[in-house]
Amino acid sequence: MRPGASPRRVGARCSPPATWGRTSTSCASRRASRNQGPPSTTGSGRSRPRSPRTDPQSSAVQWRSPSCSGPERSTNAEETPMRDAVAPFNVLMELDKGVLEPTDHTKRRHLSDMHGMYLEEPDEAAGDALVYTVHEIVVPESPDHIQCSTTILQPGRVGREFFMTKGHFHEVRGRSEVYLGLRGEGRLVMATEGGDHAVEHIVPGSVSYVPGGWAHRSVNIGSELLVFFAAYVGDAGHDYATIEDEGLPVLLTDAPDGPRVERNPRYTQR
Ligand SMILES: O=P(O)(O)OC[C@H]1O[C@H](O)[C@H](O)[C@@H](O)[C@@H]1O
Repeated sequence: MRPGASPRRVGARCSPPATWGRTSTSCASRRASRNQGPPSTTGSGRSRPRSPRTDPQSSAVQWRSPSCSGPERSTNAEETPMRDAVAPFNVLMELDKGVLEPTDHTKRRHLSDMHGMYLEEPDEAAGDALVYTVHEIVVPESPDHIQCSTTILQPGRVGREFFMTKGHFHEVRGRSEVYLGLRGEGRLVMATEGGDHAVEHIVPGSVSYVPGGWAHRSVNIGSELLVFFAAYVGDAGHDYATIEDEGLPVLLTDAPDGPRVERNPRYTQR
């Protein structure tokens, strides 16, 4: 347990604005797991494999500090507040900006953090431009909880490729994730370790389901910010190394006739 924290402490840090009226009670029911994901616009044609289940043996809540692996810049990396997720709380989101109030943790990735992820290296003239920002609501890394975040992806390109997130598998491969598009136009590139891939659209109102076992990377194909909300099982974790080593099977490139899904010539399947 976090020093000084009490799992029974009641009271969220954030009070809703008066215009929200009474705070809602908890959801009455939880949706049963779906048998199939949304249709893919692109894919290998092979059927999607069942997700490997590598659930940890214990579901005990781990009240530990969040760890964000990989290079990052954080506004408050030294001391990240952890919400008392035993008590209900509200966070207010600016839908078109993805800003959370309050925000527990913010990470920013610049071009220098994306080294080796693009086919070409960025122009020196681009400097160390900001590529994306992630605002996180920090709760315990446990399957009893749901991690939520907003991502704000800048428009831009490196060579023919659009600005994108690093992308990752979940460390616990069976853990799934949901995306809700809020602003802009993007693509969600997903792939399994077996080499299957799928590309879904991210637009305001799109809900994308990332099943367990599928790596995911978002790509801003537009000329304005791409903003989306994501939620995933609390203990999922981020495995960046697999994509750093192998890449993803496809790339999103800016072609004369529009965004194009291309085979990644550097992709190396295990
Ligand atoms: O973690 P990245 O691959 O850099 O992607 C940026 C973010 O995208 C989504 O919001 C995920 O839910 C986050 O977990 C992730 O941090």
